[in-house]
Amino acid sequence: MTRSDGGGRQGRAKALANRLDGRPVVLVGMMGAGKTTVGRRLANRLGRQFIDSDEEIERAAQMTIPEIFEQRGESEFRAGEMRVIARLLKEKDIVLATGGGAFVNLDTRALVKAEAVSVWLKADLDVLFERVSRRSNRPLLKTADPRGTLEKLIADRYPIYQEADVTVFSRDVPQDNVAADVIGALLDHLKTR
Ligand SMILES: Nc1ncnc2c1ncn2[C@@H]1O[C@H](COP(=O)(O)OP(=O)(O)OP(=O)(O)O)[C@@H](O)[C@H]1O
Ligand SMILES: O=C(O)C1=C[C@@H](O)[C@@H](O)[C@H](O)C1
Ligand SMILES: [Mg+2]
Repeated sequence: MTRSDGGGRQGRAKALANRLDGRPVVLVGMMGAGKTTVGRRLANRLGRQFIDSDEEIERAAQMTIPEIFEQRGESEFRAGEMRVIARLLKEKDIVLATGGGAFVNLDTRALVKAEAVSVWLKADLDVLFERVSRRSNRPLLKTADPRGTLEKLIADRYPIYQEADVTVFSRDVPQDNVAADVIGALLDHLKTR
């Protein structure tokens, strides 16, 4: 990276941090889209705290997400997820990565829209499937045909994720580049408001 690239990126991050004025940035999208990994880099650039709602839920429940699904069921998980996100959105200056289903829940979505600026990290089926196949910690994909299940979730959820304030493609390029794209998209969005 050249010196001027670095200066430009830093300048954009600073401009965005000012423009956001404390408002949380919330990343939404499918499992494997890169919300956690890109979110950490984004927070770093903006000088903000990074929080992952899945990790907060596990901490609050003292259980892993697969255990919560197994022992309490998905609807209880969703209710807990909304409570945790409502609590986290009271914080200023955060980047919050949400679980893949959080924004799909009507109440959680309304909360995010009211309190934060939202970013949909979008990726196609092949990219997502390759990424989620690296780990087996996604209870919703424990089916006979995980690829088919992912495809169905994409069909159901993409029209909803589209309601986020901005959409950024989470391609197989370095995660820092995706974070830079998020900064660019948010600056454009906030300029036109
Ligand atoms: N731009 C990228 N290029 C290559 N690999 C990536 C990229 N972004 C994310 N990944 C990889 O994809 C996997 C999933 O990423 P990550 O855990 O950030 O997704 P997530 O959206 O937080 O998923 P979940 O909703 O399940 O928490 C990780 O192994 C991560 O390193
Ligand atoms: O897409 C989903 O519904 C989920 C994604 C994960 O982040 C976890 O929140 C959980 O496994 C459910
Ligand atoms: Mg994650």
